[in-house]
Amino acid sequence: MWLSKISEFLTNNSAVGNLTILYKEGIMIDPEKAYKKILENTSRTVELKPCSLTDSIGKILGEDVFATENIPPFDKSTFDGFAFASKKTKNASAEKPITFEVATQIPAGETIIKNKYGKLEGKAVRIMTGAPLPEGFDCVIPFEKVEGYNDKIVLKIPLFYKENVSSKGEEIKKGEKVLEAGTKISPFHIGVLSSLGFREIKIKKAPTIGIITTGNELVEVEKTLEKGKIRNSNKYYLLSYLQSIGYKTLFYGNVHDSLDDLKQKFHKALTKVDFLITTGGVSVGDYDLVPRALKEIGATQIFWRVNMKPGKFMHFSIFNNVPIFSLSGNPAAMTTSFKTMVEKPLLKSNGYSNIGNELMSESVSAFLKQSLKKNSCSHWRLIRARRWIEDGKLYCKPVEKDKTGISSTIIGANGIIVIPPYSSPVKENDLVDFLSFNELKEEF
Ligand SMILES: Nc1nc2c(c(=O)[nH]1)N[C@H]1C(S)=C(S)[C@@H](COP(=O)(O)OP(=O)(O)OC[C@H]3O[C@@H](n4cnc5c(N)ncnc54)[C@H](O)[C@@H]3O)O[C@H]1N2
Ligand code: MOO
Repeated sequence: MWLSKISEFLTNNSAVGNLTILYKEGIMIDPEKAYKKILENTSRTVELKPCSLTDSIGKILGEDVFATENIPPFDKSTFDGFAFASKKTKNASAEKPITFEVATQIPAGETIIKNKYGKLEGKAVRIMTGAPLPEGFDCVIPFEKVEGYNDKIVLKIPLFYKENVSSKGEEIKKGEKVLEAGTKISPFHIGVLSSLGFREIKIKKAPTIGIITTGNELVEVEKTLEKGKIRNSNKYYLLSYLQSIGYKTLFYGNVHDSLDDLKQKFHKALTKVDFLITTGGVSVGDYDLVPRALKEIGATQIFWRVNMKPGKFMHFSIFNNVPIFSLSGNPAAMTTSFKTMVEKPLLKSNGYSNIGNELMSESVSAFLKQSLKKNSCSHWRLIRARRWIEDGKLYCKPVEKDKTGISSTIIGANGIIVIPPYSSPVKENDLVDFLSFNELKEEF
């Protein structure tokens, strides 16, 4: 009974009524559900390809890596000093120091050849940091802890087995799993892989992403800006970002607002790419033809319209297994949708394992530096914002001019504050969820 009353109220109230209709038709979707649907429809098997170690920075490791060698490959000294057999030192003390004859010197890089140094038993050996311990020797004392430096030294303390020695395989054992497939390769990983002697590794082959922008009003940067026209900034944002993460991009041009031209371009692009991203023409204007063109070529719509702002007008569809992200033309909405809905699924579908399964998996909690202007509303609010650490606490605040139509202020942002629908007013010092732009990229 009360449900039908609510339904009656919603249908009679035009603003809320529209929203209900969108939900009823199953086309307006919550961001978290939209994100899940994207993940469900973008998982794929990624081909592997060889890559030289030096070119592998930022790439995704294709297979688990196992150590082919021990690190260190031999027992080595961790100090410049003198090596001994520990059992020969056990009676040394300040009262009863032991004098040792110094047999020889071993620099780092020296190979141990049996008997090369003559008979060493009962003697001390001068040894450098990183040099291998001769057979029968198992401990080292730094120079500064003994008296006498040349042929004879005086030891006043006992040394224990493996004191100041890094044992063979102590860091990494031969056969041990060192890195997991799906790891994004950082300089630290390259350092470890090089110490194991890998010159080449298998990486996930980067996907090819097609980009199509739409709109009669758009001009490229090299053209003069005539009255009524604006620059095609979405193209440059998307191309540069995708190239920066090593993805292959194919720009299919800016398509004017014509159904036939759009269908033709979609057909062309969809045979060549792993993913397609379009911008513009996805809302309800007379020239917003993208969803219709996609429907007419036979793409399956997964959703259209997400209950968030900016970025409400996002359409997601599939054609012959190629996922198609159709984002709003409005640059602020486009970047917000891209950052929340597209970036992580793209990386995840390319095998990057360090990404959660939820829209908010990578979010952090931050204290709001100033109360938010707007109060509660029925959609998710995604507010471009800056976060920083002050007195050991994470704070955030919206950028100036964060209106949907204003995009350039995103330069001052390093993430997005996410406010769920129907939240109570958010005040200064309240904790809010913050999605960082750089969380995924800057791991090194
Ligand atoms: N009747 C309604 N109209 C609009 C609504 C609505 O709810 N009802 N929502 C508004 C909101 S919010 C948005 S966002 C936009 C979304 O529109 P589209 O995604 O269809 O995008 P366009 O109409 O093509 O363009 C919007 C805006 O962005 C500029 N643009 C487009 N492409 C680019 C590009 N590649 N580079 C830079 N700028 C671009 C374009 O010139 C427009 O100014 O709909 C509202 N309308
Ligand atoms: O819905 Mo629009 O996508 O806010 O910017």
